[in-house]
Amino acid sequence: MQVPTYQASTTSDCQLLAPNFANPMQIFHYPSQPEWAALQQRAAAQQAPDVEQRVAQIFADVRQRGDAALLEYAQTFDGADLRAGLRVTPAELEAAVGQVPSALQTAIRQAHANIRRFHEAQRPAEEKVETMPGVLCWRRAVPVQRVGLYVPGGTAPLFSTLLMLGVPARLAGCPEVVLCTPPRPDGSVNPVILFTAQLLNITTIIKAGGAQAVAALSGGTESVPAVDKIFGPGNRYVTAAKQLATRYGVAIDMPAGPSEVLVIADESANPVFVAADLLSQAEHGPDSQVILLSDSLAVIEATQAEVARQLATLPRAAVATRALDESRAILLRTPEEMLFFSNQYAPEHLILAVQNPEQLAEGVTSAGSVFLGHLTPEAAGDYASGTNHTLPTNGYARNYSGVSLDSFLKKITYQRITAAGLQHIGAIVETMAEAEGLSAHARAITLRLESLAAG
Ligand SMILES: NC(=O)c1ccc[n+]([C@@H]2O[C@H](COP(=O)([O-])OP(=O)(O)OC[C@H]3O[C@@H](n4cnc5c(N)ncnc54)[C@H](O)[C@@H]3O)[C@@H](O)[C@H]2O)c1
Ligand SMILES: N[C@H](CO)Cc1c[nH]c[nH+]1
Ligand SMILES: [Zn+2]
Repeated sequence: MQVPTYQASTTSDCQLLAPNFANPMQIFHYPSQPEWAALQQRAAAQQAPDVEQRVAQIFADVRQRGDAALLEYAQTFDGADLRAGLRVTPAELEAAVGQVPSALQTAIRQAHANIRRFHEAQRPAEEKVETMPGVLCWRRAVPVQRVGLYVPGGTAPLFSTLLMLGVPARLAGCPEVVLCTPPRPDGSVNPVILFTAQLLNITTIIKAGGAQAVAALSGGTESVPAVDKIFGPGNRYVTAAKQLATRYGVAIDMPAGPSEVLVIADESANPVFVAADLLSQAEHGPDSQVILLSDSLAVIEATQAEVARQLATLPRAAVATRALDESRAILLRTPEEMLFFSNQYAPEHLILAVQNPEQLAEGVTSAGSVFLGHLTPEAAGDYASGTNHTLPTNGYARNYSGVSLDSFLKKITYQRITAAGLQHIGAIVETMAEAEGLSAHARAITLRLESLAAG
């Protein structure tokens, strides 16, 4: 399928039904294109201006006061007294294994194997290219030397995120890996995170979360080693802090903030599955965003009823309901129109719950990760299918990819030119350098050619 150049109608018969518990999502009927921009806005909380200000204060404080600031923020935000130490001790690490049920250990090991397999296949080939006779160019992939992995733990201990970051870091061969994750109120780190760290042979583990963890990784403190690149998702404080870190010469993977999913559902979709997929992202946090697009009002209404039904028994219903407040179900006219809307919105996850998902998938130009068909829930990619779940949010899928093996590698280019090669390429460089008015460049060639001529 060609990338659609669809133009939506500019006239509207858009209606908004007010949400209530029975109708947890707002439903919009055939919005006109001028109305789309408002429907494509992310949750208001994500744009809150005070977040950047607060994060800048925390950042400056940690960079100035180091560990002392980290201890205070752990007390304030996580309710943890870490005066005994910010680092996880070898004894804490060792004790963790015994606290993880064996069925969970087996599941994590299988997920680890799948993620490893998918990421191993991403290893770039090293190919030497002779661009002209005697002019040899090649690229070598070198691991980023010091990497910081952020594993969220504010409302859920995302040990799956550690797999998503640790596996490619290890495959890339990064020599120094530092893990930061928020402590629990008793000052410990969730044992499943520690078990997963052991599986990945990660031993530098810092009990720090939020913007303060990112600030510490960006410049180092007494207990936290500084790193070259910071990876990992997080809430809006973590995401804003990562963006701030780039001002201090530290690279980041991408802005990977509050989770999002957009589902395109046609009349073949199962509303029970669609509702479950929408709720699986809504339960991440109050500022998560879920969007349903359908060309079938019946599917939208049945999904709406299903969301309400499933919400009633969801342990994190309070969180999910807040996310649903800013979520939308939108009735559009055709598959092309839905795809066009989705490409503009650029969701972190895109589920194609349609009859012919392969065909629609070919037209996707902006999305972090795409899930095809009725039996491919996004939850599979979140945990275990093999793809990475650290993905761009907030529209950044327009210009960023998710985490991959590549994220942990730098490519250094090399070249070697023989005498014959210099004779082939010399005049070209001399001509171009003189035309740019850079005679020293030309001379670097000329002097060598003269030396070769003199034997
Ligand atoms: N995009 C992705 O790839 C992806 C993947 C997994 C998870 N996520 C998202 O990660 C997020 C995890 O969020 P979380 O909150 O559970 O954990 P988190 O670890 O990201 O954040 C917890 C920390 O936030 C800080 N914090 C909380 N309130 C604060 C405040 N008022 N001021 C300053 N700092 C504050 C605290 O330091 C706390 O330790 C969710 O939004 C989830 O959707 C995204
Ligand atoms: N859906 C999240 C990415 O937005 C990843 C995740 C971790 N655990 C469960 N889900
Ligand atoms: Zn998820």
